[in-house]
Amino acid sequence: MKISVRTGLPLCRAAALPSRAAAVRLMGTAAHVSSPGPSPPMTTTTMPPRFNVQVAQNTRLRVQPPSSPPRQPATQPTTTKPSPPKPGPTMPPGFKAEYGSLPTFHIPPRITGSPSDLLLAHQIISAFRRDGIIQIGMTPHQRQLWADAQAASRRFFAKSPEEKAACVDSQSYAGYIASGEEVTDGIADYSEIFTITRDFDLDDKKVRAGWPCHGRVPWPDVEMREVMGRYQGELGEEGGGWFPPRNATNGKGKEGRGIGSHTDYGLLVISAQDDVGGLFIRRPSQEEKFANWEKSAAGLKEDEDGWVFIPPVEGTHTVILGDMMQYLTRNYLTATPHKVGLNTRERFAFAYFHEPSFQAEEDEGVHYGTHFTNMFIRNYPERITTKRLIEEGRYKLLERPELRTIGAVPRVEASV
Ligand SMILES: O=C(O)CCC(=O)C(=O)O
Ligand SMILES: [Fe+2]
Repeated sequence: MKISVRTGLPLCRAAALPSRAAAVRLMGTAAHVSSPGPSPPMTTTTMPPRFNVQVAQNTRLRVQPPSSPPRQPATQPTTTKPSPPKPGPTMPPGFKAEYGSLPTFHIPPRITGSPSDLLLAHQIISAFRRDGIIQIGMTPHQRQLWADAQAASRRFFAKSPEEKAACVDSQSYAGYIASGEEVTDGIADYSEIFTITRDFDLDDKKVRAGWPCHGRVPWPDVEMREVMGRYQGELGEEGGGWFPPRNATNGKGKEGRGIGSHTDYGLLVISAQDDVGGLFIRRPSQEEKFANWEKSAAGLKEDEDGWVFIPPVEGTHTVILGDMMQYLTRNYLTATPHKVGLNTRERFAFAYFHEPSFQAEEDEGVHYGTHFTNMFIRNYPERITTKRLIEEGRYKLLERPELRTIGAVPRVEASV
């Protein structure tokens, strides 16, 4: 199975680029995850505008630097023990949550469908059903990519407000999102974000036809484009974010809140965070039923009990599930509600979104481009992109057959 990737989050939805490699591996894993039962779906072909990486493209880029330690034998699916929970200081103040402790999975460099791969896939599926999140070890090369991306992200977020504000595009949702601009469940978030989506030329025919969410990436400078570009062959697109310390916000949002409770829209989200800490998730629960593509799950249980703090573990990515994974597996795997709290220090994080094609449509079901567009309109109601989309009547293009050309991905009755 192939999966299209979207890069969703802002390239700078924080500052860290997830390493592409991780995504690559993950894609392999994802493919597997589906294989144990009826095969899960996702055909890809054309990627959605903002997500556009295919497994094959990523695979070619796997290169281990000479300093790499020996690889894990592919025959041995491995997890390492839960990392010992660090003492509480990384949890933002003022939040009530359990302190999470996750095992770290090590994904083999090649996924071939061997018995050990299937075992690993089952272990990962079980972990998602139990915890709603998994942790995956980075390779040394991925650590380097992450360090480079972090550095680029810090440089970008240190620019003047004017310079950052210039990085917007009226046709894509790529670029800078100021603190207080993103809205979750009607309340402003304090995060600053840079989103990277697929970078379309203005003379691309989809852009000229006015397809929603299709446009340029408004790069701040050549250097940023170059650093992020190095990832593009490997990971796809992604986003990074910056979160101010809780005592240094601009007063536009809710105290201590970096991003309100929400689920992400696609299949998988691969994230990397620095050592500050801020991410909280909810485990899958029979009692908490939601379907974000039908009715907004934003704000879900934000102030209630039941949150798990995910402490940063150096050298790892975390992976959570998105709306379309829940939709396609008919709730066997559910989208992971999560939120970000502001800590006593500024925090940088990256998220990479692995998503269906913009043009993917389930028979009489969800059209991904429409879900995607709806989510951006909801989260960025005041952005120039939203205003232009509405004023120019672009939304109704989503109905057209040429925006729905990626065949139905059958939903899976899971039987793993
Ligand atoms: O900062 C994080 O760890 C997660 C960010 C997030 O949830 C998002 O960008 O959608
Ligand atoms: Fe998210």
